[in-house]
Amino acid sequence: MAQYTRVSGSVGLITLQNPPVNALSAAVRQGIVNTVQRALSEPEVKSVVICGQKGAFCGGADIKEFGTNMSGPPLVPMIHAIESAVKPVVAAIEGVALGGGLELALGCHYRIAHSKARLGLPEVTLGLLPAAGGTQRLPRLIGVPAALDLITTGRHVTATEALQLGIVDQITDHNTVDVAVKFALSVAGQSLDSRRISSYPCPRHSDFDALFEAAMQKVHQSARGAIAPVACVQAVRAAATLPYSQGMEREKELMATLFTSGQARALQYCFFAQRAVGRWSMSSGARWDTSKPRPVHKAAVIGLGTMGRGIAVALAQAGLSVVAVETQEKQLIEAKQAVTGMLERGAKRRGVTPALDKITYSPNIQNVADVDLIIEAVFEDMALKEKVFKQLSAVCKPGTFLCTNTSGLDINRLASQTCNPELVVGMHFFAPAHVMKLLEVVYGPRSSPHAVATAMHLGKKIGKVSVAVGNCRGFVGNRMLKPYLEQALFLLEEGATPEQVDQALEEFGFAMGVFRMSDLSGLDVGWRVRKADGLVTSDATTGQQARIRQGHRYSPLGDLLCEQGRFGQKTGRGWYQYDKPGSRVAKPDPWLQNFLEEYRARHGLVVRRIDHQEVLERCLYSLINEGFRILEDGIAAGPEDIDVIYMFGYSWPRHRGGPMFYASMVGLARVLERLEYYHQAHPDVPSLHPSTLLRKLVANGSPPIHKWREVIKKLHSQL
Ligand SMILES: CCCCCCCC/C=C\C/C=C/C(=O)SCCNC(=O)CCNC(=O)[C@H](O)C(C)(C)COP(=O)(O)OP(=O)(O)OC[C@H]1O[C@@H](n2cnc3c(N)ncnc32)[C@H](O)[C@@H]1OP(=O)(O)O
Repeated sequence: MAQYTRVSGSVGLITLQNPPVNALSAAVRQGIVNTVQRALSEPEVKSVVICGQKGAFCGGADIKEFGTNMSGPPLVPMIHAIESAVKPVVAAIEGVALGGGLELALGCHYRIAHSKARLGLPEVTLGLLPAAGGTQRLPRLIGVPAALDLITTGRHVTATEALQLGIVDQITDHNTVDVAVKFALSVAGQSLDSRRISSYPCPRHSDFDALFEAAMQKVHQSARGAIAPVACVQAVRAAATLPYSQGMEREKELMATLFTSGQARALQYCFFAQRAVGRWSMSSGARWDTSKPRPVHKAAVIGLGTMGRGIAVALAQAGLSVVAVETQEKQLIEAKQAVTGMLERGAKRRGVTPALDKITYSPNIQNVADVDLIIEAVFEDMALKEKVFKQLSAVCKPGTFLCTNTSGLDINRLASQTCNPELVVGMHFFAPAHVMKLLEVVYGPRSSPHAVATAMHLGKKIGKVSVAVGNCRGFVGNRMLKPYLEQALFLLEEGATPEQVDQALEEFGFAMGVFRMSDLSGLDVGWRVRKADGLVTSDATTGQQARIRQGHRYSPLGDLLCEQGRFGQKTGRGWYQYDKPGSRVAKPDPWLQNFLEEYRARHGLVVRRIDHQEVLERCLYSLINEGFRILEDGIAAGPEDIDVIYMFGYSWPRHRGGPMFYASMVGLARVLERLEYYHQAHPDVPSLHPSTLLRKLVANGSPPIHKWREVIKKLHSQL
């Protein structure tokens, strides 16, 4: 809806009304059309101001309407009518002007923004382009290079940057609508010939060909197969090379291909999934809306290795007081230096003062007695963590939440070391902890809803996308990673090379294939875990037995590399070779080729040709299959939780929508059929055995992903 009022005698004030962000739903568009017509037809009205209700100008087209039969007036003619108006129209921008919201503002003759407003054309992040004239007006207004940057990245700019770029005419710290009304009065009756952006020529550039070629190269490099950024460049090129009306035709054409694409569906699913994970629930039924977080003003971090340092930085940057504890004096000094540097660099990037005074450093665990929440981040070793938890439980004040940063250890076992197991949760940060957006908040059987609510709230405060998950080996992310890694190794045994497997995964859209990623994170990490699990044997047996553990197929390839001291990038050798330890450029290693050949010969393995389809299906479907098991076990409440974890923590390509969404796009019946096929070929690999939930969903006609929870609920009630 849009409300119409007359203010200051001669200004027609149009207020968009669609909380919380005044998205341009059919009703809002109809409201704008009606009220603009009214303002233009009333002789007393000399100028018009458009604003949004409750401090938000407009968050753009209503994303919920996409994929429905969109009724109501279309945006392009609506904005055209505003631009063609003979009375000046001023956009009063508070809060946000994003996507269609900014396009609406670009159709106005003047734009006045509050100093705290944010503006942008983020359609590309939804798999679309700004198809309400944004790709044609913005380059005409601010020039091609700046428009390309905003449109292809979707980044939001501050009001100050918008003023510098020339997107807005004025910024104010006062009431934006009052300022805009006053301004509208001052320009009433003036010629609008120079204010219609569509009539501007696109600013020339010395070499458009080179400029667009470079832009195209850049998006191809960073898009990892996403098509929208490419279409954005093509649309801006049309603005630079064609008359406005033809450019608009091109914009429409390009939008038509994007609008119905699977990528757009995936990215829009991501948008809502990211928000849905905030409405968490526990398997006990406790929920986000009935569980209150407790305030956390002061926190402590125990252990200042790589993870602890990152966590301390994240907390301090969010304004919390932090006690950083490291019992080894030398490490404490080193950590203080490192944390100071991280805070200083972060502050410089963000143009703020470094929060150095937020952290106090201590070698003494007793100094955490007055904090509200503690994050233990010592070495990933259960016995050590148990000892620390026992100590913490004795030291901290009543009601202090005890969190452990672990990538997979049993939360319940740690909780049992404390007097108040209900206050214990896991907080699985991803390295580097002050940069990576994902946080898995892990609840054990005894964790209270308040503890989960507090950790989730803290996660949000420090800028993380937090997902609440249940307690199991590896939680969600690492549990699903296990079959994925396992399949990659089996593929090597059967004849593939690390380069071939990585290429297939990188073409799919992963930032790094599985082997390059393992080299980066260090092969010794998994080796230690496998040793602790008794999987690494030292006897040099050959044949089948050497590749069987606990009755299932096992590949010792990773263990054998570690025995050679090949831990990945840090040692300069792993699945690839590197120029020197720490170097990042992975090169195929002839040594590894020979090693694989000898290994296969020793174990009587017959090499066969493996194509990209098999690589993808075996790696991804086994991971997805584990995702279904996780849903079945109630470890994740819904597919969105899994998808968000994979997109934010494991570089799953967003335009594929996360593993569970991807499965729904491939078709569950197809995933099931392929898993059955591979399981028949590899009966000793349990991760290829299709899960009950997958079978159930297929038996239920493969419902759309938003209906899976109903099937899961039914499954749980039958157990
Ligand atoms: C064949 C061709 C057919 C052509 C058809 C053409 C139609 C399109 C024509 C032109 C192109 C224009 C496209 C667009 O405008 S796409 C939308 C672009 N806008 C955005 O991407 C902004 C998205 N929103 C945000 O980034 C943020 O929400 C925010 C910065 C505005 C506010 O952030 P925050 O305060 O953190 O709040 P939340 O993110 O939690 O959001 C609150 C609530 O609002 C919902 N919401 C937000 N934006 C929209 C929107 N644009 N449409 C619908 N709903 C929106 C959000 O989902 C939250 O609700 P919840 O999910 O229920 O929690």
